[in-house]
Amino acid sequence: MTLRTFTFEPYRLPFRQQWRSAAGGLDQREGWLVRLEDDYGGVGYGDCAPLPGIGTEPPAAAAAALVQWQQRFRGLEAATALEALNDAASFDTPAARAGVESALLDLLARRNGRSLNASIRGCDCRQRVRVNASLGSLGPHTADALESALEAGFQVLKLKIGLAPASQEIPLVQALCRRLPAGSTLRLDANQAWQEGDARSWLDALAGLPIDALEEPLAQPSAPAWAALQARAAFPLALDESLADLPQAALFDGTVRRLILKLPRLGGFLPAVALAQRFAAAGGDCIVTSSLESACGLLAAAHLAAALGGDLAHGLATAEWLATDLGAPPPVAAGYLPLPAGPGLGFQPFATPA
Ligand SMILES: O=C(O)CCC(=O)C1=CC=C[C@@H](O)[C@@H]1C(=O)O
Ligand SMILES: [Mg+2]
Repeated sequence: MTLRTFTFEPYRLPFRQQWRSAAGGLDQREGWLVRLEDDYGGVGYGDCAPLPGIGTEPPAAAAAALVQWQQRFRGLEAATALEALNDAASFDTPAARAGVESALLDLLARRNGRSLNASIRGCDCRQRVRVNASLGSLGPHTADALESALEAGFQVLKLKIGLAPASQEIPLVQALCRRLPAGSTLRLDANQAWQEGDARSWLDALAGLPIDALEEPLAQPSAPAWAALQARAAFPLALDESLADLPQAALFDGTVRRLILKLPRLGGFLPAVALAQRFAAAGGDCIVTSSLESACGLLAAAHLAAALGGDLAHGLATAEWLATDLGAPPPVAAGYLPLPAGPGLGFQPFATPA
């Protein structure tokens, strides 16, 4: 069974409202829907969703890589094509690699009648994964959004901070913490907003509060600065977009306690699983988050979270932010995202984008 067609359709999905973080604002998400078909009519889908701000290649480089894979895969068996992705150069364009790998894994898993995560060796294969609410950036409406998320059953609520001076934001965060019922926590993401002194002040102000974790506190992270900050906090500091800025050793010597996994940055499902297993063996924990991409990419991220097992909340409740989508996103209920029951990724494109 060889690959017969390889297409990639550009998409542009506007957000319902601007996605704001200390790294800037996003009004829409763009990428390509990769579709593979073999000569027996088997299909597979993947989302190529570059976003340089999260550590991927620029869109033009992703598009060029897709053209290359398209030529290279013609007439290849899917399993052989998957092996070709082991080429080190494929990681120069990780978002393209992630989209193509997803389409191949989807096609192969569907062929075997197995769910994508279940086709991974050593997988814990959860039927559902716990997710955090993505409340967006801290502002005057956050208290209402927090109440709605709690009513909907979320226990971990993620907020973007670092968009305004600490003197404004810290009292707001402290007030939100006072509204949280027992067992609920805030997950904060500063997206590299701070110098070391600002980060220290924040951690001191957060001491004793129900904080799940803090992502990306430092504008210029280094291993010693990260270790010193972590020593100040009872909760984990999480490494996300600055993954490439810290030496690899810091990942495996206990300096970093939590790692955020985003498929377009890591090059796809298989490299993400390998990294997560190594990181977990070194005592750290991993959270999978969406990259605010289409339902196709979100499903791939959900399968990754399911494959990792555990009961931490993952950042996958982002479909609501998009005004339109390429297919039905996985539903979220009572703070959980159930994995699609059928084989493969479980993605079915709408005939025309909704
Ligand atoms: O983790 C979540 O709940 C949602 C995903 C999310 O927060 C992000 C996705 C993409 C870009 C970023 O602004 C942001 C992040 O930094 O984690
Ligand atoms: Mg983050």
